[in-house]
Amino acid sequence: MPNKIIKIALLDMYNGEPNQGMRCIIDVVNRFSPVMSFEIFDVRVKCELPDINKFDIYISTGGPGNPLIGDGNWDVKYYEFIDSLNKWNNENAIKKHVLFICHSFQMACLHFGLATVTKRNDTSFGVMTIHKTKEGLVDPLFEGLADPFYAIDSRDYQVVQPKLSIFAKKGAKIISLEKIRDHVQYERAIMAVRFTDYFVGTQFHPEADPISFVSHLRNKEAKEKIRAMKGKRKFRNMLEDLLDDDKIYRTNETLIPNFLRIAINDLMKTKKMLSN
Ligand SMILES: NC(=O)CC[C@H](N)C(=O)O
Repeated sequence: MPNKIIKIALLDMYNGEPNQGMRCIIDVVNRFSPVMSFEIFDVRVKCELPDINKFDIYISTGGPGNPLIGDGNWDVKYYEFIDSLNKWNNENAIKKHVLFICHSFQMACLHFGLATVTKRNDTSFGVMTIHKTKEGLVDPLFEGLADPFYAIDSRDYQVVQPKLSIFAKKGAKIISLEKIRDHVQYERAIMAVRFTDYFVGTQFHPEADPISFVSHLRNKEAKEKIRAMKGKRKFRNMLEDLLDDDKIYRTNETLIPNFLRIAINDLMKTKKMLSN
């Protein structure tokens, strides 16, 4: 691997299952390729995790299944790894920046004891509106995104019942929530959390782009399933949302790039300070 300045580890949580996430994440990361390089680690199939000394930035992906259940091997190592990154940040000037997506986000919320994860009544899949909280309005991760903004959601589980005293104790913040559904009594799930200045996570998929979403729908079964779930009109509206510049395209072009830019700026600053 050429010796680029900043190294990213992609923690692949897809358990070997076909997915659009990895390709989308690689696509976004490649936009920064003059200054960074990446390597992929297969966490769930091969129990692979990176050497913490070799990587500056970590993106932990979505994945299938119940986030409460691992195999007692990869999940234990994964949680130990998260702890070692957190410990590193408490002890070192040059920080490790982590973005947790979907399945990883749910696992991180559980691990830090911030909330409960439960199974939803139905699958959430498609273009969703995401609402910033007061803290979210000023979080740099969302800079350049409207309120509400739009994102692709794809999940059966939800992060709910935040333990606000633990949030306060850890200095963590809920930065976005699900939309209010007037006709149903459900609690609004947590859609993004700032765990620390360097760890942040989203329940939705900020890496998703319209092309990969549409290509997923080329699978007839997937298409029929979601059409049946939403009804014809909502399905068509969703296809229209996908073409709108201000919706999924905007989130794809904004959120992970914000995360990477914030991380790169911080790393450049601290690395330079230490070399002076
Ligand atoms: N796309 C995902 O990462 C899904 C996360 C989790 N497996 C769920 O169903 O809620």
